[in-house]
Amino acid sequence: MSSLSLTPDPSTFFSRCTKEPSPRCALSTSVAVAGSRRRSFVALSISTMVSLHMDYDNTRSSSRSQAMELSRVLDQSLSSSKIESGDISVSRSLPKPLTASDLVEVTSTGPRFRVAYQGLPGAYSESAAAKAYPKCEAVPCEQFETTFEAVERWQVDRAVLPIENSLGGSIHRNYDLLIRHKLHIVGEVRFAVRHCLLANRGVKKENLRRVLSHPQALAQCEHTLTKLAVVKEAVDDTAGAAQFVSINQFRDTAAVASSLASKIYGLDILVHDIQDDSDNITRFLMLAREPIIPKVDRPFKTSVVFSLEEGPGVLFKALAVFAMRNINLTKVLPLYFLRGL
Ligand SMILES: O=C(O)C(=O)Cc1ccccc1
Repeated sequence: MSSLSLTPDPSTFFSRCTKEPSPRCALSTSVAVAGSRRRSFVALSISTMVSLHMDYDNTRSSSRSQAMELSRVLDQSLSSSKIESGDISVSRSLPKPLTASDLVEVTSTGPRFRVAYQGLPGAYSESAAAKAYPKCEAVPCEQFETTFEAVERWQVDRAVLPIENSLGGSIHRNYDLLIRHKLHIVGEVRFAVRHCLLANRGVKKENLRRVLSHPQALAQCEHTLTKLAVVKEAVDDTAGAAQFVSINQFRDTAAVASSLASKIYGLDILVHDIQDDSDNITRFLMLAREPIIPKVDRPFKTSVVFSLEEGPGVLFKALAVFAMRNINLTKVLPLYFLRGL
């Protein structure tokens, strides 16, 4: 863990994060603090900024120059699927999610900019990837870890990762992945998540005994699901829940997922907008192999993770470095889960 020295010159701080990127400085768009036996680690989001930039065109050429043939991975990861439900028949060529074993040493060379996300087609992360990089080819991955590895091994150009929700708060597991991997935050995108209750054709709300979804989605629909008096079961992603309900033709089980997932997996929408808060925003990070070098032409947000020796007022002193320079912190997150590092 690189620690932040309390230097009087804030430019030193920024240069450490941009010119000498380390895995711990990889959070190059927000600040974080967490703890080992004798140290505490903290994540902070510094905001002299409002928005983040998304300059994938610049780095694209460098990834291309080193790129090799990717068609083997594409062939492996594309599969055709047809799902039928009642008289609804949805046919779409769905990419098969990458697993860790697909991550052989090939690099991304395709004509399209490839963006990894966790989940199946129809997951919110897929929509966030499309919002972040409108013309991209979104590449589904089974696990969050696989999205990181796909970028690190040049199989894709970027990864998009949910990090924080307006209702559910920070997704700590994904902070952990940011710290363990060597990717850099190069942008962020906010996506309004609108959950639907999906079931097979003919199934009514009264028939439901069980609802499947991603834990965040279940948490965000707590009130509606409590009223339905169903058993909630967590699965890896919302679209995976929809696919599972469809494939098994369940009559007593629904999924919480997107309206897009209802179309892809041939499910009916029993209820629209079941999230407890109508303003349900999830913040996704855009991750790349190379950091952005902040300039002065527009606002930037910087994220840093650092550790502090245990002692009275250490966090106060660290935060004073920013306060004294009028640097706005948008978020301070103690990363207690890093104690074991
Ligand atoms: O499971 C999904 O579809 C995801 O992309 C993760 C997620 C779940 C709930 C809200 C936002 C993102």
